[in-house]
Amino acid sequence: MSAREKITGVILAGGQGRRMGSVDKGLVELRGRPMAEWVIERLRPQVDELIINANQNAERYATFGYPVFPDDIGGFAGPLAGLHAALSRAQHPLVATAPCDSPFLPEDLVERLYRALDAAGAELAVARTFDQPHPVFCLCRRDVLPHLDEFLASGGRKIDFWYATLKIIEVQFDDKEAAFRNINTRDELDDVDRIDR
Ligand SMILES: Nc1nc2c(ncn2[C@@H]2O[C@H](COP(=O)(O)OP(=O)(O)OP(=O)(O)O)[C@@H](O)[C@H]2O)c(=O)[nH]1
Repeated sequence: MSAREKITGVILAGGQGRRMGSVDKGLVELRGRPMAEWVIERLRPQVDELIINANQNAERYATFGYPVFPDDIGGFAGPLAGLHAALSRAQHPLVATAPCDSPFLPEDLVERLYRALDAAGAELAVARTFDQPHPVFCLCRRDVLPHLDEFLASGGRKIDFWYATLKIIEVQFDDKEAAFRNINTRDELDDVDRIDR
């Protein structure tokens, strides 16, 4: 069996959090700790390098102890802009993404995405539950960067449209632990607080 390739993990915290009242969602607290910290705790053991993509409050994010960088395409162009910046900065040949608002992401997320990507010879592996893909939970080859460059330069913004142009494999997870739940509103934050984790 060949050795696992090295993986850079990126926390995507570059959004505007409008549905929560235009807050920086990664810094919103769940049980007294910023959501980004929950995600860092889950993702860090799964990867070889961790970096944080944030467009605001860079100094605060830096206190978590990992490199912080903004989008390199302006105007809040969506998660693909964060992935673009991450692919440019990653030290390793593969990049795993997780949104800053998914505190209970699976502990075997990267391992399972990697196994599927490797077996299929794919460029990108995406998590899926039931019939729903979760495109911001993905593992991506760094060398798709020129392709993403072209897509963004032509005005493309929708993450699932870009994925459709790649050799992609979807990986089925069960969602018994609400692992892929992302938190968009205050009500959803209260709701997830009730989950016993
Ligand atoms: N880098 C980067 N990430 C983004 C951008 N927009 C959204 N994201 C990230 O993509 C993931 C899903 O974001 P959403 O919850 O859909 O968007 P949001 O901007 O955070 O929140 P809303 O304004 O309520 O839609 C989160 O991890 C966001 O941080 C962006 O313009 N740049």
